[in-house]
Amino acid sequence: MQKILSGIQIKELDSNQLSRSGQTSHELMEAASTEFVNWFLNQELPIDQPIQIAVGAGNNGGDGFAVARMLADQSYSVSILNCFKSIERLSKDALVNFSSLPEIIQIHDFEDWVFPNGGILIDAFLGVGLKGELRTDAIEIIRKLNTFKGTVISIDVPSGLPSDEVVNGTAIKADFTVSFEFPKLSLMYPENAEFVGELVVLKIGILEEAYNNLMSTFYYLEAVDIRPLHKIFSRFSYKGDMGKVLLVGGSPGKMGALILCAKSALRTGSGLVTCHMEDSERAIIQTAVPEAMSSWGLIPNPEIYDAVGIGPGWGIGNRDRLFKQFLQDFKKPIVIDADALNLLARNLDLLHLLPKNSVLTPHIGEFTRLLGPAADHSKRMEMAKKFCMDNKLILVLKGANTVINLPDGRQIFNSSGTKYMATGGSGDVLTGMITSYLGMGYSPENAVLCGVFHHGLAGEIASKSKRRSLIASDIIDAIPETYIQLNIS
Ligand SMILES: NC(=O)C1=CN([C@@H]2O[C@H](COP(=O)(O)OP(=O)(O)OC[C@H]3O[C@@H](n4cnc5c(N)ncnc54)[C@H](O)[C@@H]3O)[C@@H](O)[C@H]2O)[C@@H](O)CC1
Ligand SMILES: Nc1ncnc2c1ncn2[C@@H]1O[C@H](COP(=O)(O)OP(=O)(O)O)[C@@H](O)[C@H]1O
Ligand SMILES: [K+]
Repeated sequence: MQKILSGIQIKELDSNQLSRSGQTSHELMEAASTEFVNWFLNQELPIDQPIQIAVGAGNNGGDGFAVARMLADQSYSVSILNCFKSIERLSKDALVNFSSLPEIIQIHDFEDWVFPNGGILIDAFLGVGLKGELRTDAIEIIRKLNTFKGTVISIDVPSGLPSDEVVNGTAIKADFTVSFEFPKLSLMYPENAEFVGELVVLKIGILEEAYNNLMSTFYYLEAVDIRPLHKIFSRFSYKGDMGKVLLVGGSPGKMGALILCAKSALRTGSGLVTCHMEDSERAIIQTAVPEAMSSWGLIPNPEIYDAVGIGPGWGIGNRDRLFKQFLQDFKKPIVIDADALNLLARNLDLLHLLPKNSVLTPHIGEFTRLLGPAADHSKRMEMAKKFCMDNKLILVLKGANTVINLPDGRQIFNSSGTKYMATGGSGDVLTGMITSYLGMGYSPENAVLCGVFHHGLAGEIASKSKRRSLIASDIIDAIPETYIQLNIS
């Protein structure tokens, strides 16, 4: 899985890469700029759009000069906005690329900047080399760049945004951030969303060995990581091999949550799904999900199930006793969502009853109820890490780039998903998927990694035709396509 390194570690990564690959630093910069330009050309933007490239003195600026040359070679109309004051300040490789600029590219000094009404601004002012608080001259430059009215594309990070922290002061407000090799930590924080815009991550050929001695507890989950985690079932597979799962939830007025959860578990691959709900509601499940079985009253023998998901639409009135009884009787890892999280939040003594490696799936509101408020997302992640390590649990902190917190302290950001999944019921679909993988005998860690990734991918697939019309059922309908795209039988 791709490690996410800090800004400081990136210097070391670069030098490891150069010593192991035999590349020069200029060749590495050329590789990054080429990947950026290939991505840019794939956007098929009209060739007559003016492109302005704001360029700083460091290697981020060096990328900007190289991109300017490459785009001019493709007949784009490119000009440079000088944010670097004097040529003496340019880094070694920035100077090489500055010297290779074709004459056709004009360079404008700060005082002469006049933005066209539209077009494209490529932001290559400051990258991961930013240190400490922004200097006042840099703040002035960023403020002026932020008055640009067209499309803004930041190289590596929006200038002014520290690589590993929540924004401090100001930064470029990008429409797209195209980051190299892995998303910098700051690009993952919701507080920074208005600066980052759409996130694109491009590989620039860093060797795996270059990461070897660089420690990090942060990772980025991508499609390539998923296939090896899946179990392969044989042609003799029986429905029992595909897992018997129990889903506990639903209440009058909230049966939809349980229906979505059950359909999602079935589509993910579960062999047998049983829904447990109040007696009065059972006809609803049997009509809406004929493939599922129903159970009501006490849960007589939970141990017959391979996995259990509990909470979607359950309500919290009169549930404490059943919940406690259930936690005492069921010894395998459980998926705890929605109202089961709320029950846990109001009685933290129940935590010690949770089987090791159980999975909690809170959104930020549920997280706050459970563990208290946090000053920002980075602090929230510290709380999540400690909670999982202390209690030997897995916590899936949902949102854009959902964070999977593991009991060993690793924190894994998901790369799949789309803003269009911010719609009622998408979380219930996720609970069904994770429970389904647990039921198929996946380890809790693999069940969560597969559940979270496939859920996001299904959302992306559904959003292609649905955009803001996407509803949770569309995510379920797209689950089969995720198996086709990832070539999983
Ligand atoms: N492995 C990678 O990911 C690669 C990264 N490259 C690029 O190199 C960049 C990093 O380059 P550098 O380390 O030279 O650093 P940057 O170019 O990101 O930053 C250095 C510049 O920032 C200015 N600066 C620093 N702190 C400041 C502050 N508080 N206020 C105002 N200005 C400040 C410095 O004066 C200097 O001009 C990456 O972001 C990326 O764009 C590529 O060129 C090559 C490969
Ligand atoms: N902006 C977003 N980008 C990516 N995924 C998102 C976004 N907003 C929500 N999601 C995903 O949708 C799901 C929403 O879950 P939740 O908040 O529990 O919704 P509900 O309670 O309505 O089911 C989570 O898996 C979350 O990661
Ligand atoms: K930048």
